[in-house]
Amino acid sequence: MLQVTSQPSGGSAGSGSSTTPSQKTQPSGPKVRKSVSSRIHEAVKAIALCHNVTPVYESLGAVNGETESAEADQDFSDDNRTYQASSPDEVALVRWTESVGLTLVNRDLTSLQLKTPSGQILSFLILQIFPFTSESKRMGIIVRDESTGEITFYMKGADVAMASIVQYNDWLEEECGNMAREGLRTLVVAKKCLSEEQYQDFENRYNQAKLSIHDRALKVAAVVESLEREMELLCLTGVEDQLQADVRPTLELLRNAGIKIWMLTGDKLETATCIAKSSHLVSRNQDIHVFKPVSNRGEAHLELNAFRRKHDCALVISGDSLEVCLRYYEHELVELACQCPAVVCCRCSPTQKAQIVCLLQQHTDNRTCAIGDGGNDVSMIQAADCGIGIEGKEGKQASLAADFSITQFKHIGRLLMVHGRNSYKRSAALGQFVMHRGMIISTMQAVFSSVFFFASVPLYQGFLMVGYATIYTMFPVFSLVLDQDVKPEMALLYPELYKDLTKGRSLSFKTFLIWVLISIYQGGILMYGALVLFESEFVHVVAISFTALILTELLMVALTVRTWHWLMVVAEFFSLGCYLASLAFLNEYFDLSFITTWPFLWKVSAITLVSCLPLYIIKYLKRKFSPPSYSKLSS
Ligand SMILES: Nc1ncnc2c1ncn2[C@@H]1O[C@H](COP(=O)(O)OP(=O)(O)OP(=O)(O)O)[C@@H](O)[C@H]1O
Ligand SMILES: [Mg+2]
Repeated sequence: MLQVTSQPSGGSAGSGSSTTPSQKTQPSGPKVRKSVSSRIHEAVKAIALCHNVTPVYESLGAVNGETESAEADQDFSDDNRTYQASSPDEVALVRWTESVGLTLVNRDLTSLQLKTPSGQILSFLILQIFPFTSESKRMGIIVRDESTGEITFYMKGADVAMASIVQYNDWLEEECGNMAREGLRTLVVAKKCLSEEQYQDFENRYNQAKLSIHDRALKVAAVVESLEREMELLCLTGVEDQLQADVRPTLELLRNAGIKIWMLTGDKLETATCIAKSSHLVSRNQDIHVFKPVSNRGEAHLELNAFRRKHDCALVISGDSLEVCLRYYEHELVELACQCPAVVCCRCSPTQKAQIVCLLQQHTDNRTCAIGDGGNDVSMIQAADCGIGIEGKEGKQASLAADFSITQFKHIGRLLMVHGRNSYKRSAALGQFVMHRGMIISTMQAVFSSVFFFASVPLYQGFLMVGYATIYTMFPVFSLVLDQDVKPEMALLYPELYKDLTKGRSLSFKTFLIWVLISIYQGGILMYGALVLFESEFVHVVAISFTALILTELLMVALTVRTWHWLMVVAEFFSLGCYLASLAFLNEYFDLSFITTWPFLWKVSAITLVSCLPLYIIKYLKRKFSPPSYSKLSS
């Protein structure tokens, strides 16, 4: 939620001599007061005009086709009006002007209408509009008052962008800092009255620049800049950017899960610091190192050294200083920053946000996840290994560009701790199992061939191969994606479980080698067992080894599963059922009279037991003597 908490304060601070009003004689009193009130009036009007907000009316009369006539009558009822804009700050400001009496009632491409408390409609023609960009950090609009014909250029933007544009004053920087330290997002509003000739001259140059073939953007910017000089400072606005629900516990959770959090924002340094504190990204008693603004190599070197001397200290750095440091001391800065408990980068442009993400990927082995809610976060979301977009007040741009889209920041906890964790563990288990399934049958073929002097005789032919890869083993193996080692509530309660994953123990060279060894052992046992135990006919070898192979696969799945899901049980029995049923049709490969005898049964059982039992025993011993962390929780 956004809320305008502070209001234009140009009045008192602007009239610097107001501290000693009584020294002057009485007559000047009313004059000053009048100018203050008109100044406030001007400021409110500027806020109500300089934005990109469109009021939208729930069309009550639409059913009767009366909308157009209603608009023609200028009947803008207050009840069903909502404001639409890409920036929630602007909506908050327009709501505020409504609350003090000046209501934005209508807007289209070329005009704007405001309603005064007395019900009078003020109409303005939009002559030009210069939209907000993250680079320029400001927006402007030129309007003509239809009743008086006055042309005014209004502009609002970040203090850094506006400071050099507005006329000299002694309060802007200080007031701005004060507001920002309270965590408010500040905007500076200014205006400039233009005469008809001035405007015509500007328009001609502007249109010419827009038509130029080379360097159009530069020329257009230069023409607009020519207008942005010596503007009259009207007021400073502060909008509170309230945190979403449960941001603090979520950040805490992520930190406990071993995730390092960096905050990249376009906001002012003071605002960003305040928000970092209020969200507990930086704890109250933690030291904060504010990186002083640097502009050259020497300064950057000094500042980096000053920072190096501090330990366990959060870093706050502005985009400009960051850029200078990265130019000369890229590696050092990343290394130092990675050791910090928290990093806040303020006044970052969208490209800088993406650049920081790429830097982390280049300089560390860590994975990056970028979370954002606005259009200015899109590039970093796309640069990160995993992009998460929050769909909300700033529109859908971030969420459309992201890999995952959520509606609330707090959902990140569950997304990572539960779904992320499960998905990693399951992919690891599934990947290794699929590998095991192929490897075991290859080992059997290899053993078989080598025993028979490398004759090129396939062990299993035709449907046996197809069946093995599909209906006989597919369902249990893939049902492993339903496996879960701890309950979701547990995973959320103990973020340390997630931290465990970062060691990458579920899928590493070690686990891969273990599975290779298991495959070789089991393939070997199955084949040698069948060869040792077979009697007169070769077809029996195929029948015994193949049946034992299918049983081994099913048992291995059962051995791997940590929590049984009913679908897993179904998958196991379904596969077994399919195999038993298909035996009736497999007389091409099997001797059906043999597989219904006792010798067949005990041989298959014996071989399966030898291939699986040792693994069960090892697993049991391992659980007993060095249980994994999750098993301590589930007991
Ligand atoms: N609609 C606007 N009109 C004029 N100035 C704006 C507008 N929106 C933002 N600004 C100014 O431009 C600055 C940069 O805006 P930007 O959108 O890049 O980042 P942000 O919204 O402040 O932060 P975040 O990265 O957290 O979304 C803001 O801090 C603000 O001072
Ligand atoms: Mg923003």
